[in-house]
Amino acid sequence: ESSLVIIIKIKEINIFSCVLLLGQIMTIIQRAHRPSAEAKELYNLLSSPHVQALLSSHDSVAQSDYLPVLPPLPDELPEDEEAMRIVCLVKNNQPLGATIKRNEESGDIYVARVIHGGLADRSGLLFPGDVLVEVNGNSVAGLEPGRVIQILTSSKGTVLLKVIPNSSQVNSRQKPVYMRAMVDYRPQQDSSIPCPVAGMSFSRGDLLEVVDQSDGQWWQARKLPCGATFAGLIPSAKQVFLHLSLDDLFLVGPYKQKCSSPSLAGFRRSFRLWRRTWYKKRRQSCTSCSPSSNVLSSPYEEVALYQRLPQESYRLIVLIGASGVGVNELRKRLIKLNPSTFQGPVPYTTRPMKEGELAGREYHFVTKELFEYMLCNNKFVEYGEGKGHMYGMSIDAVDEVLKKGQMCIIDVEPPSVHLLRCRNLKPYVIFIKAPNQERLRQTRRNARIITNYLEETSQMIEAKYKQYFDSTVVNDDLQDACMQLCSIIQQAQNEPQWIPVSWLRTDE
Ligand SMILES: Nc1ncnc2c1ncn2[C@@H]1O[C@H](COP(=O)(O)OP(=O)(O)OP(=O)(O)O)[C@@H](O)[C@H]1O
Repeated sequence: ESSLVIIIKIKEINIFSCVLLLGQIMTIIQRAHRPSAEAKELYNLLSSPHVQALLSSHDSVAQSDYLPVLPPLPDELPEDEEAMRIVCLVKNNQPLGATIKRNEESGDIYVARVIHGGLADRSGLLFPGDVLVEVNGNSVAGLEPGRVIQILTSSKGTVLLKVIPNSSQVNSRQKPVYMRAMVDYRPQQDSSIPCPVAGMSFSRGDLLEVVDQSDGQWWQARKLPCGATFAGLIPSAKQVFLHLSLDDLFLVGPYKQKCSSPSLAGFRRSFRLWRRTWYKKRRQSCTSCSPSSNVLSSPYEEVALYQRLPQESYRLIVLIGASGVGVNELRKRLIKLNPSTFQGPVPYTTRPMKEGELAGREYHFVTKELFEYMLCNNKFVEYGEGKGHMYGMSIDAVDEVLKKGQMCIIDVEPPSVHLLRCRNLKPYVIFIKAPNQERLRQTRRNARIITNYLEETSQMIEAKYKQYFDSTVVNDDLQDACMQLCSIIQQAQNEPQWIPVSWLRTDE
């Protein structure tokens, strides 16, 4: 309290240096014959480093001259000036942060949009719909919008605008909406964008904070984690669909599924790994088939932060990676590390039970008819055929693990991710990425795998599916990758994460 009083007094007398004054007060107290308890307390307060730092900051701010000095307002203001607003913006090499347009009927040039966090927005003086009358004292009547933009961009230092304020102007601050980009966007390649320099590029998987959706065609957004102070223009969902070709609508990427018919499927090596005896023979060309939806339903997916409640079941952990990168190895290691917490679902098979096996432990042994019935009812996330027998992983088996209060960890082919993305499972997808070729050669010496195409395939999968990845782990050193995975999984289950809002709704 005492220091507060002193600061107030200092402000009142407007002394040049607070630090000097402070020193003097402290000397007075020091020299006092018998300083009172209050004076001693004041001395302690004033000598604290925080108060000293505060006053020294005050001094350095107070003693500085700040630039630029705004020019005076024009002397001769017209009589109807109350209907006008004079806006003086100091550009300092920044863009103005507003776009203009011409009203085709009246010929007026008006502010079409003000970029969130940009110069015009921060001034609080320019609003969408304001009609531009003069720029730097020159009338814009009859000028082409392009010419006005030229004048505005070539103005250095300050820009003086005279505008007729938009009378119907409402405070258009909107609550931000968070979205995950499901497409890539490059404004430089988009001829439809009204102002390419105001455009913001983004890649699939990027998290966007959409701050303004008032324009049906062009939204304003920032990329998160937020680095930019001002927003950029991105196409609205409607605008993306207007300009996408049919090929773009289907996520046709470099990583293609190799099976032509879903009814005659191959299988993941992982299925064989569960039956270790088959492990020796590798079929690099075989992938599993699952009915997958590659159609782009929306270029953006609305997301929200989700924190799992202790009483809720764990999120499904999904590992994805190129065949041979070590997805199954990592999954097995996690389960071995802590089998009471981590578990995999028990797969289904039509093959007969072998000696030493237990129904429901190694496999759920079912008849061919039952397997086909389950297949027809979309019970399998993935299924495959090997040596005349069918193998499949069902959603029910995943659910079983989750209901037991354990963390279910599965590894699937990338296209199968679509089938798992639902409210009940809330999958957390971890991409297991291949290290570079050199490291692959060094680390996989004892692994019986061909590493030639692993890095390339890994990059292809990443390029096509990265919008679904919540995290990435590079499987370089196995031990390190395993530890990283453990800590990511802990975070996924216990810390807030962005998930599609549709997973939070209870009505679906
Ligand atoms: N970081 C690593 N260092 C050394 N060897 C590894 C590493 N990761 C995996 N391996 C080995 O590479 C081989 C292939 O791994 P794994 O079987 O897990 O592949 P995968 O990604 O599951 O492929 P698929 O899905 O086709 O089964 C195994 O022998 C495994 O022990």
